[in-house]
Amino acid sequence: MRYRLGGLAALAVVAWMLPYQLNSYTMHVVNVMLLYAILAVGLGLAMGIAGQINLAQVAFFGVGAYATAVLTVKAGLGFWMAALLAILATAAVGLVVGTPALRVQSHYLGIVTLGLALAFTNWVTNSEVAGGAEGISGIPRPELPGIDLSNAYLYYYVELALFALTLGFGLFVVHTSLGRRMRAMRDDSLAAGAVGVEVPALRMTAFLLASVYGGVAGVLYSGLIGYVAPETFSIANMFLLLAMVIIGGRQSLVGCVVGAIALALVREVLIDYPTYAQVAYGTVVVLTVVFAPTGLAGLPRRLNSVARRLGWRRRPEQQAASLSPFRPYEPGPAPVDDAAPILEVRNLSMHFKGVKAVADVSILVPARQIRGIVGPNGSGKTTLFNVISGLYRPTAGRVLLDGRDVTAARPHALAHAGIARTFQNLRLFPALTVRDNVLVALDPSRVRGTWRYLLLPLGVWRRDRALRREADDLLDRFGLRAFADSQPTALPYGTQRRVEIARAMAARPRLLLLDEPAAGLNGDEVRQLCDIIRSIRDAGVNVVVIEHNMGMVMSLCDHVTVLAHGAIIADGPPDEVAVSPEVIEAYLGETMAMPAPAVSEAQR
Ligand SMILES: Nc1ncnc2c1ncn2[C@@H]1O[C@H](COP(=O)(O)OP(=O)(O)OP(=O)(O)O)[C@@H](O)[C@H]1O
Repeated sequence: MRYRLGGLAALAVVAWMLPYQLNSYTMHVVNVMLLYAILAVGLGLAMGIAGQINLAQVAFFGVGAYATAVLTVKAGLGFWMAALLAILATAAVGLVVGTPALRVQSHYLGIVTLGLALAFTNWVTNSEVAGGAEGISGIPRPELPGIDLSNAYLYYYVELALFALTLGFGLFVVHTSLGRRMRAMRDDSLAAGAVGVEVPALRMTAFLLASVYGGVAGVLYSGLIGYVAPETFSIANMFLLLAMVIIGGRQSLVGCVVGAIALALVREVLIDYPTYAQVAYGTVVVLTVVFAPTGLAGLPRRLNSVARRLGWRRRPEQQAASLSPFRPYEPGPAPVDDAAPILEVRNLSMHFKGVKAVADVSILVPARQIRGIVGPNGSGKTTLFNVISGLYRPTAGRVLLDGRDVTAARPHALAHAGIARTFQNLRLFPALTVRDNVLVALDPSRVRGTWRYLLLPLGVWRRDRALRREADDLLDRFGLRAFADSQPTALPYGTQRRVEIARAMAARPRLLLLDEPAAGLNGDEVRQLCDIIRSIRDAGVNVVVIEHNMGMVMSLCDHVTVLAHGAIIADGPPDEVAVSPEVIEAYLGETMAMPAPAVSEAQR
């Protein structure tokens, strides 16, 4: 931390002293470079952090620049008033561009945003109000009392201040709740939705943020150059911007800035060879994507790991972190009405074209119950979970939680209503640490509260620190504290399974759906898992568990529902179900048989 602050202070001094060393042409180049850096940070937020393909950044830039030009030159407004309106206009365009993000997936968004970028250049080239191919000249230089901003040296300081502000804000977003939710969405939007991240609205927010950065850069550009023309906002420049972000390292905002500065310099050197320049950018982008996907920002870490592999550097002394015992939850108060179902599934069917994955299934799960769902492969168990947790809209039937109809609600809405789940094939966020995985679920922030980032940043920061403490407490309970800063993919399989349950519990659910939680665990790990599930039930959370490990089902579950071909063939206490002729027949030919209960009723 101390080194970082020292480095930052040194950079600030260099940036402050820069004008003293440069001639006016070079100063102009630096000013343009800063504009690209602001644009790249905005693009990095949308693409690198939130994972949304955004080829409209150059159009946002253009809207900011043209709106300033039209409002000052044609409408006669003062520069700063025009600047404010221009940024608002760009934000409005950002919201419009982000609207498809409410419905379509990221790769289609690439096409939508590319269309917008092309449409923008087309429109300004042909529109009278935008000055056609000649553009608009005579944009007044902005004025500040006592400071002559027509001087490139002084303009630099205005740009530098805005660059520092926009980069600082971007870093603040990345390292707090909003950025964490965006990174989770980028890594696995389905799992993010299941822990309560409002994926569609968050996607839109990413576009809104990118557009505001584009607007700020556009305003500064028109103030700097005093003239706007369509070629500045061409698709070739969009690809240059994209190259900056990819080469610099799209998952790091500082990397985006480094990429912007590096490519702006290369662009200056190759200014007389535009064709070669395009080929060179393309080649370097391809090489970066293939050989250094984390870009220049990830280079030190890669070089370090290569040096370690070659034995040039010693590996840091690693403390062998180990899984600690789970600390049981305090038992919750007894349920008020034992008979009232927490979950009710009524005549539910889910068909995929000809396949009846779930056929007219009805289930009642009363309070304080561990319900087992078993059945041969392909009997519809996971599909049932996917419908309950909102991933699929059922063909027919209803799902009620605490008596409230929640059929086909969005996954994030169901997570907020109290349904949490784990996945058959672990879906942890791979690029987030274990602590951040838990934090995403623990965090009650909503997209509509994003205004706090502008008006109450200190409050956001404090709240984040409190959440971190809560996350560490939860990791402690699950015996995972030693892994808080590890990437989940680096952990043993059994530990990852436990992290996923901890993440689901972080969402404070009423109902926990566990999809094959014992898959891949050894005997000891299965026993620990059973203790964890019992403690969760005793704390007042209802658990529905899909499992193939019949020994575990028999000893753990209070009640078992057996599915075959999408329909219920048996339902009752484990020992009754185990001897049901329908169940024995359904399992004939399966590798597993239904063993007798391993523990007595008293142990449950
Ligand atoms: N998205 C989908 N599209 C088409 N068919 C699907 C889809 N999801 C599931 N199915 C089909 O629905 C049926 C039930 O699948 P499901 O995964 O729910 O079974 P399962 O009981 O969970 O199986 P397993 O124990 O192997 O996980 C299968 O025939 C499967 O091929």
